[in-house]
Amino acid sequence: MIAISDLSKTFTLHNQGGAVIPVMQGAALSVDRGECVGLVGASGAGKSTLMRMIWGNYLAASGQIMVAGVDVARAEPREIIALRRSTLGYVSQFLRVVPRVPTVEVVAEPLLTLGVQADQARDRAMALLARLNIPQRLWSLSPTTFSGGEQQRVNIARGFIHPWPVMLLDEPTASLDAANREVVLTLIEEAKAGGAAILGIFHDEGARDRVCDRLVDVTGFRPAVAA
Ligand SMILES: Nc1ncnc2c1ncn2[C@@H]1O[C@H](COP(=O)(O)OP(=O)(O)OP(=O)(O)O)[C@@H](O)[C@H]1O
Repeated sequence: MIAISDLSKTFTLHNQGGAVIPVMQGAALSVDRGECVGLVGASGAGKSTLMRMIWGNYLAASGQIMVAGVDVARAEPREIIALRRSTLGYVSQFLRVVPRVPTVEVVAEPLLTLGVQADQARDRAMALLARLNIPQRLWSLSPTTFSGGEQQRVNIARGFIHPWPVMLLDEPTASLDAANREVVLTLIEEAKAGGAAILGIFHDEGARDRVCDRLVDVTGFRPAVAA
C-alpha cells in the first residue's frame, strides 16, 4: 500500500543565502496491508521528514512515493486532498484545535466529509471518546481548553474514526498514561487486523516492539557525504 523508491529530499534555506541541504537520498521502503512498520534512527536522521513527504506536506526532490496507487511525489494538491479524505490517515500527538467546535464534532468530522450520516458519525465519535476515557461532560465543549493529554486523545479518536487503509502514526502513545496507552495500542492492533498498512514513529520501545512487524532505519537514507 506504501511503496517508496529512490526518494531524495533537499531543503533550501531561503533565509540563509539559498543554501541547499541534502537530507535524504535513495530512500526505499514498502508497507503491505495489515503490516506495521516502524521508522527508527537517531534524532535528526529524517523520520519526520519522511512522514511529511508521504503525507504530502514536504516536496520530494526526486523519486516515487506510491500510496494506494497514487504517486504523492507528483500528485496534484486535489489528488492529495482526495487521498487524505478516504485512504490516508495521519495521527500526530498534537490536535489542531478549531475554536468553538465541540469535541464530538471534531472527532466525527472525517466521517461527515466522507458522507456518513450525522447520527452514525456522532455515535462512532462518542464510542471512541468513551474508549479513550474522555469524560462525557467534555464531549460538547471545544477541546481548546483541554489538557495536553486530553487533546492528544481527542486527536487519536479523530485519527481512528475511519478505517483508513493507510495510516501514518507520529508518536501516538507519547505522554499517555498506561491505561490510555493500552487503548491506543489496541486501536493500532485492530487497524492492522482490519488490513491497514501502518507506518509509525514510536520512541516508546515497548509500543514499537508490540505493534511493529518490521523496523526501517532511516539512517541508511542519509546522503553520502561528498568527498
Ligand atoms: N523545514 C526544514 N528546513 C530545513 N531543514 C530541515 C527541515 N525539517 C527538517 N530539517 C532537517 O532534516 C533533518 C532530519 O530532520 P527530521 O525532523 O526529519 O529528523 P527526525 O529523525 O524526525 O528527528 P527527531 O527524532 O528528533 O524528531 C535534520 O537535519 C533537520 O535539521
